[in-house]
Amino acid sequence: MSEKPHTPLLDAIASPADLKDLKREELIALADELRAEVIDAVSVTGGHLGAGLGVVELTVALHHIFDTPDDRIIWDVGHQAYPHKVLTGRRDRIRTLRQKDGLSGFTKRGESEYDPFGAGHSSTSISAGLGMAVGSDLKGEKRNVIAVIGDGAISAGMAYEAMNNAGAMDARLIVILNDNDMSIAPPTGAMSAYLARLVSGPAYRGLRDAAKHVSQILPPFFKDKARKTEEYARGFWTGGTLFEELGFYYIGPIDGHNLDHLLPVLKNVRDAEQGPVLIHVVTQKGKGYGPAEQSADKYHGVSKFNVITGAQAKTPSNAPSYTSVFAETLIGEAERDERIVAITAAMPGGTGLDKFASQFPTRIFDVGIAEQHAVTFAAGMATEGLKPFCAIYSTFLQRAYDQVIHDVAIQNLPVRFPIDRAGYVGADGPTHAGAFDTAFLATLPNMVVMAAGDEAELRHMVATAAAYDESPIAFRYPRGEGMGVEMPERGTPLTIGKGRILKEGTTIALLSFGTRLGECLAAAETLGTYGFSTTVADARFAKPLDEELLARLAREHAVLITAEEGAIGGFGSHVATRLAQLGLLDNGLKFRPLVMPDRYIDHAGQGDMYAEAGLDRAGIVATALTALGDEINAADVLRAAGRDLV
Ligand SMILES: Cc1ncc(C[n+]2csc(CCOP(=O)(O)OP(=O)(O)O)c2C)c(N)n1
Ligand SMILES: CC(=O)[C@@H](O)[C@H](O)COP(=O)(O)O
Ligand SMILES: [Mg+2]
Repeated sequence: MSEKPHTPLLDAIASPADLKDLKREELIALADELRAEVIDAVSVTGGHLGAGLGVVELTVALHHIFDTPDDRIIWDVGHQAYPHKVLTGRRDRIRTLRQKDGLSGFTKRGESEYDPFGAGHSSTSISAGLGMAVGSDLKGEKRNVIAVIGDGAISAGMAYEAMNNAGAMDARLIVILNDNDMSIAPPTGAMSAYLARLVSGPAYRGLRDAAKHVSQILPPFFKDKARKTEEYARGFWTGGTLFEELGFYYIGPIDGHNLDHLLPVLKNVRDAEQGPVLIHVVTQKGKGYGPAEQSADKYHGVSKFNVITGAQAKTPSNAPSYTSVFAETLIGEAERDERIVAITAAMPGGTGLDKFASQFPTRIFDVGIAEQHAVTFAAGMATEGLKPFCAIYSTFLQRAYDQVIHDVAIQNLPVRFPIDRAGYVGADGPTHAGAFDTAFLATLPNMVVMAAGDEAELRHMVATAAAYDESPIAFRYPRGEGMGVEMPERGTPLTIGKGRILKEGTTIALLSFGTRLGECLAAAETLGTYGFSTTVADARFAKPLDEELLARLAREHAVLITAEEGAIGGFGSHVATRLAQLGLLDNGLKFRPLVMPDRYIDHAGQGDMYAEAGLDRAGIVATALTALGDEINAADVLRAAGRDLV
């Protein structure tokens, strides 16, 4: 354990108002203390480390110069907002970050008036900021709106849609482009290369040494359009042409760790009367903490760690992660089939495709944070006879729904969708929960939708997707490790639309879609102790449904319970509809679909979230007992799990 950092200045900050009168030297010292506090807090909680460390000085400068919460600061993604949380009255809870009932790991409106916009997904800040700026304007309220967006997040189309709009409206909006030359992994794309060119230009180096010059030059620079044009024509500001063409005043690049540079620029921008401004700030991800500086990708998101050594806590694992099973299996399939290619939207590590990239560097495509493009790009590849695996987390695939429908499904193109992080993900909370993909995919004609019951099943599903060329096909699997089942050497393609029975019984049928399978098996055991014989089946497919299996389960049992890691509208809803259509509900079957509840469950451990949703062993047992009229035992089961019967 490290010693708690010594933070006399920070101790005196209850809110940003307390920063206003601090002198330059004090602000510099405060930034050091703030950095130490963030490192210490994250070492205890785990979470996003590198991004926050990179914006410590920027955070201090923003809260010193601007009048928050009346002025609005919007942190894109929100994963870099821990220093902001410390300065905005949440320091006393900072060691609860991402823990059950603790602070969110992102900005969240309900948490603080200093969080004017919630986030978790990237590239929303400029749009939201523009909306706020226009809203304030219409109300006749004068305030500054500042959107802080990273070089990774600015690769997404949404950011350009917003700039395009803001530039044309000449809206009063300040965009701070926080350029640390990193996404989670190294950034890709022409925009990233453009930013690198701006940063490496000679004027950046000149500007670093001439902060005073900045403060002298800014007011006339803004007031005098003729001068602006002249400076621009001479390339005084090193370029930024792209942003200028979009209607922004471009300022920079400036050193985002140097308060002597940040403070005068921010002050001048605050005091100037002008349309949209983009301040290009250069920072280092992980700044001030050696291990994070050296390994920005590994310290983007961390588990608890030892501050002295940087060593991250590892939980002993009994089984491979679903992500690694997906990646290894895909590599095996790709060795045998050269038409297989893989696509990631800036998540090579998270999806496991970094391993695929090492093996097949010419067959992997990291398109940046651009899920919409990723899907249509994959569709284009499919038209050429390739077998694209477009691997996007469930939550981020939400961004690309029209592309899935319009570009893939309607044209019946065989794009493969490996969908990681299906179900609750734990500490990242509701913005990252994979709740809706089954519902939004299984409703689409042409789409095949599978969910892996365990890691061996995932292997078979990768093989199925590789072999299946008739239509788009998706397979979902959760965050975390598998169940420790025996793994087949290689996957065997499954029969499309066929489930399997794992345990035969007579009274209750549990039909699982996805990795609730383990809980169903455990629940069957408990139900046995109450004298109920239980069948456990793995549906494998939400679409097409295994109607034969459905009919059998419905006819031969008194109770049928479906369980899935998804919201209403998904597997259970399809089963209900089909049962009704086939008349299988007409003979007294007690059908109980277990789905995620109709609310967003706050961040907590994955297991806690499933328990809260009633999607665990106790929840399944209680549902079955209640259906059979045994509410007393149902209540007992839930009470033993610390919950009430609902
Ligand atoms: C729509 C969406 N896709 C992917 C992600 C996953 N993600 C979170 S942070 C991040 C990298 C962001 O890079 P950047 O904006 O440069 O911020 P930095 O972490 O470098 O400060 C990615 C890809 C996300 N949050 N939202
Ligand atoms: C902020 C963000 O969106 C990512 O960093 C995300 O937290 C990664 O999640 P995993 O850890 O599940 O890859
Ligand atoms: Mg970045």
